[in-house]
Amino acid sequence: MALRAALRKSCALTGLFCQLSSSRHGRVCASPVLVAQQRNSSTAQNIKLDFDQSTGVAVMHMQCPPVNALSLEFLTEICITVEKLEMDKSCRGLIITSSQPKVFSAGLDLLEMYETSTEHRGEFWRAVQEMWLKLYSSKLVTIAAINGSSPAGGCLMAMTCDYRIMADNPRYGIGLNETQLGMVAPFW
Ligand SMILES: CCCCC/C=C\CCCC/C=C/C(=O)SCCNC(=O)CCNC(=O)[C@H](O)C(C)(C)COP(=O)(O)OP(=O)(O)OC[C@H]1O[C@@H](n2cnc3c(N)ncnc32)[C@H](O)[C@@H]1OP(=O)(O)O
Repeated sequence: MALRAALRKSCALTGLFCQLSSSRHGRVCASPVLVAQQRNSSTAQNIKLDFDQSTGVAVMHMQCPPVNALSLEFLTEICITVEKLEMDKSCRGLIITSSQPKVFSAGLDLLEMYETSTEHRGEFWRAVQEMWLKLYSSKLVTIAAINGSSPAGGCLMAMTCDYRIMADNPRYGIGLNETQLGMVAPFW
């Protein structure tokens, strides 16, 4: 299968990332109302958000099993979370990391593009664009704490952050590999 033939990487979390997910931070739940209504999405459940008001730093843990594939629903949740943080004047910075073992994000959810309607794919690609534009243009200081493999759309997500820190493990891969799947990113 194409998925299995693509990148296969593995490794463990570093102390840094364990620190990032420390439970001492107060938890904030993102409300998915606005975009969810526009896109008919369900409630945010693939993101755990820790926001430490004393530092103004939020940590977004992606927990969309098994590999944080960026589906329409998950992209929507990410956008809503960033929007909500931007509206909070006490929030200055955002760290994005993964709760899934060995993988930061497997990139775009390939099932969103397989035997789906043209209309659905249009909505999906608009959500992709919205995600990276939102991160790239965010007024928050954004950091991708890359604690696992991060191919294609995962790499895109990391690239649109202001800073990237990647766990030092040779089994982790990152890069724009989507052309290996015969995929050319559309014009924005
Ligand atoms: C700032 C400038 C902007 C300019 C724009 C420039 C470029 C934009 C590029 C945007 C285009 C992006 C396209 C994509 O992202 S296409 C997706 C590409 N992704 C991949 O090729 C990754 C494929 N997956 C893997 O390599 C591996 O799964 C792994 C992530 C390394 C994890 O490996 P491992 O831990 O061994 O897990 P498995 O391979 O066993 O996978 C577990 C289950 O997850 C399913 N899976 C994996 N990846 C995806 C995916 N992308 N979408 C949907 N599902 C995925 C896999 O099938 C397994 O499912 P199963 O257990 O049911 O079999």
